[in-house]
Amino acid sequence: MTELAVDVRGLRKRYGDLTAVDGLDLRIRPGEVFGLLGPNGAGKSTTVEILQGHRGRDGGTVRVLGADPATADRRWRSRIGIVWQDESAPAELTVRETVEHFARYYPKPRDPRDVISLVGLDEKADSRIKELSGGQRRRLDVALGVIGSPELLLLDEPTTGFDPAARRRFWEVVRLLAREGTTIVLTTHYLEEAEALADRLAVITAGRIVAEGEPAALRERFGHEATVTWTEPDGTARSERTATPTRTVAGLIARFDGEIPGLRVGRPTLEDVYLELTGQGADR
Ligand SMILES: Nc1ncnc2c1ncn2[C@@H]1O[C@H](COP(=O)(O)OP(=O)(O)OP(=O)(O)O)[C@@H](O)[C@H]1O
Repeated sequence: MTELAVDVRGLRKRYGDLTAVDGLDLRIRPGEVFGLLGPNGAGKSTTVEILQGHRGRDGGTVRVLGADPATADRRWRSRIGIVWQDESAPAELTVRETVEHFARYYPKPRDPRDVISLVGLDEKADSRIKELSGGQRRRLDVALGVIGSPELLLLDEPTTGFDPAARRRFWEVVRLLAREGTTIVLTTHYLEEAEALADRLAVITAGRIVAEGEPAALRERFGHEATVTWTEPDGTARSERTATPTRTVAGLIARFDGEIPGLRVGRPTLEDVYLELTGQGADR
């Protein structure tokens, strides 16, 4: 059996009295794109930082590419791609200089020109970093995350601050890397992003996984009920949540003479499922 790219069991992390990660299990296969979804403060960044080896843990076992990130060496580090959220790149250097500079840290870097193109920064290659917009800056961060041809790419909210076109473009980058066999773990607040990219995803709240699976399977498993809405003859809008919408509609047909005003039958979106799982759903 191939070794898992990420194998986390019973992970725990506390900050003082606050339990940020509360017994988390994650098994991610090589080549998978795995999404971690959850509301603010769920423990996503903490988990990713532990996988990167940048944060300690209070309990559990963690194996990333076969090593414990807490004690892994430099060689292990060169196999992991990280997209930093801070402003660590030197502001006076140009995009090209920065990418070339980072390429030298890795044994098997990609061609800096290809990487600059990949993230759509060709036109800004000779601009200084301090002259970039927020979204362009973020694309440079992504470029620095992939320059070393990582086997595993860890992305914490990679598209925050991207305009819609840049987000689509970034999705293409992720898909391309995935096709090349890179394992990718990404956290995101965007359901559509998780659905567009992830082979599997885990929904996490309060440091625990509340659901895990393929996006379509999650929708199927947790969102099997449909919502039937219609308008009563007196003008009142009605809505019923049911696992048997056909029966509900049949009942309405029997009750109404002719067309049922305002009839609509809807299946929950992944967003509905997510909001419900994370306790943010509106009562319906
Ligand atoms: N360095 C820290 N010291 C103390 N508490 C922290 C620290 N980092 C995170 N926390 C707390 O741990 C919890 C989990 O935070 P974390 O950043 O992992 O969540 P997240 O799911 O990434 O949230 P977001 O979506 O807002 O980025 C939060 O309640 C947060 O306030």
